[in-house]
Amino acid sequence: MFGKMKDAARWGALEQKLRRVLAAKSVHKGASVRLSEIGGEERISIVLAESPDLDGAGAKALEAELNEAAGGIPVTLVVTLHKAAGTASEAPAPERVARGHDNPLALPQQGGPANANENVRARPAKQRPIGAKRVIAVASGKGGVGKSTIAARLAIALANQSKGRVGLLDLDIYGPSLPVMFDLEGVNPKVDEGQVIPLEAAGLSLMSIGFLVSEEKALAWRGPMVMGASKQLLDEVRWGPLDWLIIDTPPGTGDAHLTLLQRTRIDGAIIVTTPSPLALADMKRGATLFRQMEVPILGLVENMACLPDGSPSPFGDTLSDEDLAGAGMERLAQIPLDGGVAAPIGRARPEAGQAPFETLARTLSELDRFAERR
Ligand SMILES: Nc1ncnc2c1ncn2[C@@H]1O[C@H](COP(=O)(O)OP(=O)(O)OP(=O)(O)O)[C@@H](O)[C@H]1O
Repeated sequence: MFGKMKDAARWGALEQKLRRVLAAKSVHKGASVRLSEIGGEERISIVLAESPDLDGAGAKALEAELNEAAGGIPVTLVVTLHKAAGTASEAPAPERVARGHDNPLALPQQGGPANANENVRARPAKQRPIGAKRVIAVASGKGGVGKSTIAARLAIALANQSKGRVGLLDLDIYGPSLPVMFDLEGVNPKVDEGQVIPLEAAGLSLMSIGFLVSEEKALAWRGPMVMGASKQLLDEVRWGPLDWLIIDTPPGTGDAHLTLLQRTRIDGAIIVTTPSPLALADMKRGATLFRQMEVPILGLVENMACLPDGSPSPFGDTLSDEDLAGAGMERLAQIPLDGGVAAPIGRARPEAGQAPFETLARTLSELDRFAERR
């Protein structure tokens, strides 16, 4: 709308309009109103200090009003317990989201609501989830390319190779896949003093929104709720010491991605594609947001890249070495289209289809940046 934020005058007018909406509710003091462009999409982030005039329902209504005023640019409202200071492009203050949105998973909080301030963990910006030594995000430019499968089987391969304790976090709020993949549907994790205890299966510690709320309930969530739930999954899971935390990111570049990238220190991202005429564009799209947020791209995994006997994939050609070099990307692995890979993992470690992931895990753990950290 503003043509890569060049039209300062028009943005200035819109910013004033949004500030007037805030002023009408007496919550404008110290508000940060920022326009950012992520993955080619403009969005507005408004950060407010907590105010007695704004409860959870009020914040939701205000966000709807701001969205209307913004004329098509999505607005996300975050209410902090501290003075408003965060912006969309900077790492946020150590806040929790709006009251009413700060605990969408309804975890019993230590000490109850009267002590809400005591629950705020003073987190400097961009930390790894507590206990995790290395954090790897698995991402793609489009959905359905096998991201969750690759994240899960890579995690299993790291555990198989005794590369230490491995956690797998499914951050797909709208379409969690871990419960089905690991045959854990309907199994609920324990909650202790406001922290969720991961489930254990296939030698991994597992956490997914799908273990905590029903899919229908999560589907009804809007921006602030998704951000609140993502924050809880990133901050309030008691992983214990982990050598590797593999994060399965949702498709697209939505609120869960923003939350992840703004507050989590990620050691590297693996981009997944499948052979297709658009694979190069997909790969670049997948990498853009991570690069913008200064997360190192570890490389590309081409899924369904060939048949199990090595013959060409029915989906098309894999990317050429020149394409990869042009995109400044390394190829980490090619995974065949294989019924063994598609088979459910269950609670035990699978053997069928697992071999290429063992190679991928070795490649990953031997990357200089990780080998150094033994
Ligand atoms: N190498 C493979 N060979 C055969 N089937 C595969 C392979 N990789 C993934 N699949 C199958 O493809 C489907 C999509 O995989 P998956 O759910 O992992 O994709 P995703 O990218 O995580 O999807 P979403 O975008 O919905 O999160 C699943 O049915 C999975 O079993």
